[in-house]
Amino acid sequence: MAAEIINGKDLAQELRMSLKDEVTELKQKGINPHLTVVLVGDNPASRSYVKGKEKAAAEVGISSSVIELPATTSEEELLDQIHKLNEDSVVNGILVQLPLPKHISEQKVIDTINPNKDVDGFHPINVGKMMLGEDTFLPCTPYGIITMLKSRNINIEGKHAVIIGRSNIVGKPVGQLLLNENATVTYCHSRTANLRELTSKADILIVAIGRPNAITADDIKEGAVVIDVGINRLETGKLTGDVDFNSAVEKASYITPVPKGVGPMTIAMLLKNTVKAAKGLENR
Ligand SMILES: NC(=O)C1=CN([C@@H]2O[C@H](COP(=O)(O)OP(=O)(O)OC[C@H]3O[C@@H](n4cnc5c(N)ncnc54)[C@H](OP(=O)(O)O)[C@@H]3O)[C@@H](O)[C@H]2O)C=CC1
Ligand SMILES: Nc1nc(=O)c2c([nH]1)NC[C@@H]1CN(c3ccc(C(=O)N[C@@H](CCC(=O)O)C(=O)O)cc3)C=[N+]21
Repeated sequence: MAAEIINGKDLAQELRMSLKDEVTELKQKGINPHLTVVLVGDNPASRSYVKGKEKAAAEVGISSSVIELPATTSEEELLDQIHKLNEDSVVNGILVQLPLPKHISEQKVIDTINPNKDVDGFHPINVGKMMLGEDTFLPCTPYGIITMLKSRNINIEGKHAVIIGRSNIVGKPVGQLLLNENATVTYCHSRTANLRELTSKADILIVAIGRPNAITADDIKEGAVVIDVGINRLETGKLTGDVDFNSAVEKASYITPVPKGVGPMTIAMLLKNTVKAAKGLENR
């Protein structure tokens, strides 16, 4: 039987509607959530994501601004800009769009963001808190994935989750969040021997590689839950994931499509984190 498709676009829309109500209430208390996105250079993909983020923020009543800096911006100039945003009381959330130009250290930039405004959840303090299971900003893509699983009441506890990819923004944190939910977690990457042997044991398979159709029905177990994080722009201009959807959909129990899967959920969770950041001020 074909898998149930988890539509991230629809789920993200529902989340935005409930966030909108929450933002309306906050505004009545004089709290106006604001997100600032910093974009360095003119990568067309980055520009398109940033547009998506602005549109989604506007829809829920979150004001946003985009600071566009030329590709030639020095690391020092970027760090100065971040210090300014850290001190600006209007700004609740700061997102520095990645990747950054090669001459800028991404880690140095992330380390400079005030952890209380780090709506990406990338700051070492927030990564540490996530690891300890403490309340913090969860990284948006992993948080979106967990939310998708929970939306279908998919049981995580005791399940074998296999993650392909070990980046700091997707692979590592999604494994940690699944571990926090009592899954048994296996991480795979480019040096993994016998990848198929591992993926075919997965109850929950998370694919975050960045290569179109890298995973097919032959790699997955009958009835597996398959989450496709990949975003690949083909020469035709079409977007596609890392999973061969047409074959995998016949074997999986649940599957996420690309587009309309994890991507829109990432943005919804960013908005959720921005509201959380704004609410934090209430308690000070
Ligand atoms: N939907 C969304 O919201 C988001 C989507 N993405 C997309 O997800 C994908 C992954 O992103 P990101 O984590 O940043 O990517 P990275 O390029 O940082 O990481 C890719 C990972 O895949 C591993 N890998 C590469 N080739 C293979 C292979 N043949 N077999 C097994 N593992 C392999 C790499 O291993 P190694 O570490 O050994 O090099 C690495 O760990 C991209 O398509 C990206 O566009 C990213 C962020 C958000
Ligand atoms: N600091 C930082 N934080 C990020 O969260 C971050 C980042 N940098 N750099 C790049 C990646 C990638 N990413 C996506 C977000 C939304 C979609 C998305 O909404 N995709 C739509 C399609 C949009 C389209 O058609 O172009 C979909 O999958 O349906 C995709 C990818 C966030 N990232």
